[in-house]
Amino acid sequence: MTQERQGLLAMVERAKPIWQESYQSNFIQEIQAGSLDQGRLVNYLIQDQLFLAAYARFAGQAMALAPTMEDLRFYYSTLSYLADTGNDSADSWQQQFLREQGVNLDDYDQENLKPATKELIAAMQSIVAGGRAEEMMVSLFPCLVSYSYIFQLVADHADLSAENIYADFFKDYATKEYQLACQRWLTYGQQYLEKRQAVDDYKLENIFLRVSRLETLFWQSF
Ligand SMILES: Cc1ncc(C[n+]2csc(CCO)c2C)c(N)n1
Repeated sequence: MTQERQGLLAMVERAKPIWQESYQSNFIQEIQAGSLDQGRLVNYLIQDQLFLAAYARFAGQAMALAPTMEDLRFYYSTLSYLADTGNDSADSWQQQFLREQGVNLDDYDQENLKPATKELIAAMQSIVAGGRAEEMMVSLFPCLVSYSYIFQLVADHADLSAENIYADFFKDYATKEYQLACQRWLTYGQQYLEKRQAVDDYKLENIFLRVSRLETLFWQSF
């Protein structure tokens, strides 16, 4: 008899149709085709950087409340994609590109959030503010893993030989390395929930799916 998946991995399976919708958004499809207007990329990148700043604060709050060293290490490891340590300025390609476009991220704050970004951040804020360790943990996963799922699909479909500048930009999220990081995070999260016997918690799955839907609305807003 095949055993049905449980816990975090089951949540991933149930969220895939939602992530698929993100992949089908005009914005992602235009990245894939290489036809995206640069102005829209700039708008997206500004919102994404504001989101990532919020993500860093969520992870920071989760770390402040983390019961074990291992949990601390987990949250810390999810932050490594905020900056690109592979280049001298330690800026990610996103920050570098924005600077080249004359955008100074210091000029932007919460007031510049678009409604979809605001809702996504607000939902995560309220989960983190609830202070329940499992809920915090689960709420971060759709952000981390959906990017791998979506950009893997983009990489599978994009014509890389045609010098697609966007495919080149986003390839970070389609690397084997990022895929493996996601797998490690998922294994950790899966065991984390099992230890707390929270595997069948309906509430956790609802959080996972809600954040996934808000991410889809985020993609659809560009
Ligand atoms: C709206 C939005 N959702 C998800 C991600 C992906 N993501 C969120 S946190 C993180 C790791 C940071 O080290 C990554 C890759 C994003 N960039 N923007």
